[in-house]
Amino acid sequence: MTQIAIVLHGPSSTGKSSLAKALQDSSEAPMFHISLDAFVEMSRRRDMRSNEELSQALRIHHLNLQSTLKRVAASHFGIVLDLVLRDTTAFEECISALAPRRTYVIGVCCPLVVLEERERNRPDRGEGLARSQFGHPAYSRLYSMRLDTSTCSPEEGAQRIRSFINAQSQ
Ligand SMILES: Nc1ncnc2c1ncn2[C@@H]1O[C@H](COP(=O)(O)OP(=O)(O)OP(=O)(O)O)[C@@H](O)[C@H]1O
Repeated sequence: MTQIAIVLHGPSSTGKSSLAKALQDSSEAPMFHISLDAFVEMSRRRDMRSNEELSQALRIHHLNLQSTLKRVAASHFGIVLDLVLRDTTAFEECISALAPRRTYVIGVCCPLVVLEERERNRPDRGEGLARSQFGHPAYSRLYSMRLDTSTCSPEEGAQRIRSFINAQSQ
């Protein structure tokens, strides 16, 4: 799958990373899985000495993400972008960085009770994160497609996304 970009958008623990890996596994051509998390991990929130310093670090992470998106978008590699972002401006900046690719934005969702169960089983996420993000207006945007991951495995979800994209491109 080349010259398109798939954006997975939704709250924590909805299964975006799992879907991204399943999309990579089932792709004929190599795909880059790009996530803001990979950039955010370059600095540590607890080291920041003021809100201003924290904002500055976050801005650097966003700019790094955008330049990476532009670089990969200019290549022949497939792209699956995994985003929790609730800030509309930052979200739109990411979509713009993917131009001129045809971009499919998939709303990844799940009932809160399932999210909280998944969160409890994760060592890498603090309890309450999914609840704090769940129902945010940013996740009510108009999507190319919505996927409820409580209804499918990551592999089935990846297959549904592929079928949707194939149907759109015919
Ligand atoms: N379709 C699914 N069915 C059952 N469990 C799932 C499914 N998708 C993901 N999970 C489980 O839910 C947890 C969170 O999944 P994942 O890391 O993919 O979510 P995420 O949306 O990328 O989270 P975050 O935004 O916090 O990085 C993992 O333990 C994963 O195994």
